[in-house]
Formats: sequence, C-alpha cells, structure tokens
Amino acid sequence: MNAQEQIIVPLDVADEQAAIALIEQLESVTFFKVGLELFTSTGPKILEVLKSRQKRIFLDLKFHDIPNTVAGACRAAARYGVDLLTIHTTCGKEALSAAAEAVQAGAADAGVKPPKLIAITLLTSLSSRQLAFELKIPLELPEYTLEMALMAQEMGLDGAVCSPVEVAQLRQSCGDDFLLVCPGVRPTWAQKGDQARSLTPAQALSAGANYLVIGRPITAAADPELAWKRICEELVAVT
Ligand SMILES: O=c1ccn([C@@H]2O[C@H](COP(=O)(O)O)[C@@H](O)[C@H]2O)c(=O)[nH]1
Repeated sequence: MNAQEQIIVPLDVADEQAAIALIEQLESVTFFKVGLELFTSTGPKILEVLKSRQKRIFLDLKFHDIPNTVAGACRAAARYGVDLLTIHTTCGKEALSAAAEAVQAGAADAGVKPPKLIAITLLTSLSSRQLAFELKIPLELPEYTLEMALMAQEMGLDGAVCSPVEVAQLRQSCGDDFLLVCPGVRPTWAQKGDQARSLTPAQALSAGANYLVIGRPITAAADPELAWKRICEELVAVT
C-alpha cells in the first residue's frame, strides 16, 4: 500500500449532495469516512454512492451503549459491507466482546467481508488536562490510551483509534497486526482547530499508524484537491 492509500478523508458535510461534490473533487482519494453528521442525514444511501465508485468506507459511528444494544448495532452495520467500523472502549469488556462477535455474524448473514472493528481509546480532541479534570480519570493520558487499546485487543477487536502522539507506544505494545488509525493529523501549514493531540502526516506514519484520518486541512481548504496533493507530495518526500 502506498502512503496515499493510507489517508482516509472524512466526509463531514451536511448532506448527500455536498458529499458527492467532495468525492468528485477528490477523484484520487480511495478511502472515505462517513461519520455521525452525514450518516444521520443520508442513512445508508451514502454507502451505496461510495461503493458504486469503488471507494473504501470507514463507517465511524462510534457506538457507545450497553452490550446487547452495541451488538445489535454492530450486526446491522456489518451487513453494509464497510471496511472499518468504530465503537468506544468505554462501553466495557462485555460490550466490546459482544460487538466483535456481532460484526462476524452480521457480515456472514449478508455474505459480505466483516469490517475491521476498531475501538476509540480517547477522542483526539481531549487533552491530558481534560482527562484529569473533566473526565476525572486518575491515569496519565499515555497510560490510559494504552490500557484502552490493550483491553480492545484482549476482547478480540482488530485495532484502535488513537492520536498520532500515542501511536508509537501502542504499536510497540500491541504488535504489528493490530490496526492503528489516527485522526488528529495536521500538516504544518494547517490549523489544529479542536484537535488537542496532533502530529504531521509524516510523523504519524513513521510512528506506526496504518491509516491517517485527515479532514479539514483538505476538505475546508480553498482548493481541496490541491491540499490533498500537497499532503501526498509531503509524504512521498519522506517515505
Ligand atoms: O478520536 C477521534 C475519533 C474520530 N475523529 C474523527 O476524525 C475526523 C477528523 O477530522 P479533522 O477535520 O481532520 O479534524 C472527524 O471526522 C472526527 O469525527 C477524531 O477527530 N478523533
């Protein structure tokens, strides 16, 4: 896989029309993310739009509920034949394990390949300070994200979502077969916005990320295609 195929572009837009406009502008992007805003707006129709254009799909619905409910949601989502699906680690072990079983069952029902189920360790918008003072978690942030990733791995998940700042440590502890997907990635020329823990695309890949999720530096640029090409060129220069 070349570095360009490791970049996932989120379609964080309001409706199908805006999503299609972005997909068409970004012709050479192979992997798109459908998140809460777009999926709530369009439902599964957007997944068909992407599949008809041979795009890979990260369905980032970040399930967070009791075991029976997340299992049902994962079973249903797996039937869509998407490539990646997310759940929060803070659902707990029983829910993570039920979700891992449910994606296999849902995909088998539909005769499609199961998605890789990956767990959110700690949202990349949260800082160490917020972890301690708002969420009242009495662990240092690197230790907390590592514990969450190890729990997901123990429960049979395929990987984790983490910030690029933690990815080297997670790669070292979870091994090469565990997928690590990093949002919170920012080229030097882009604004951080609400991302609290970020590194550049080159830094994130060399630290061990399998995939980078890069949104606004591309999608909010005056010329999204140019911003995408600039990121790809920067990666080619270092890989
Ligand atoms: O911890 C997380 C988990 C998911 N995301 C999602 O990634 C993109 C990032 O978009 P940017 O515009 O590059 O900030 C967005 O869709 C989030 O929902 C995340 O940022 N952090």
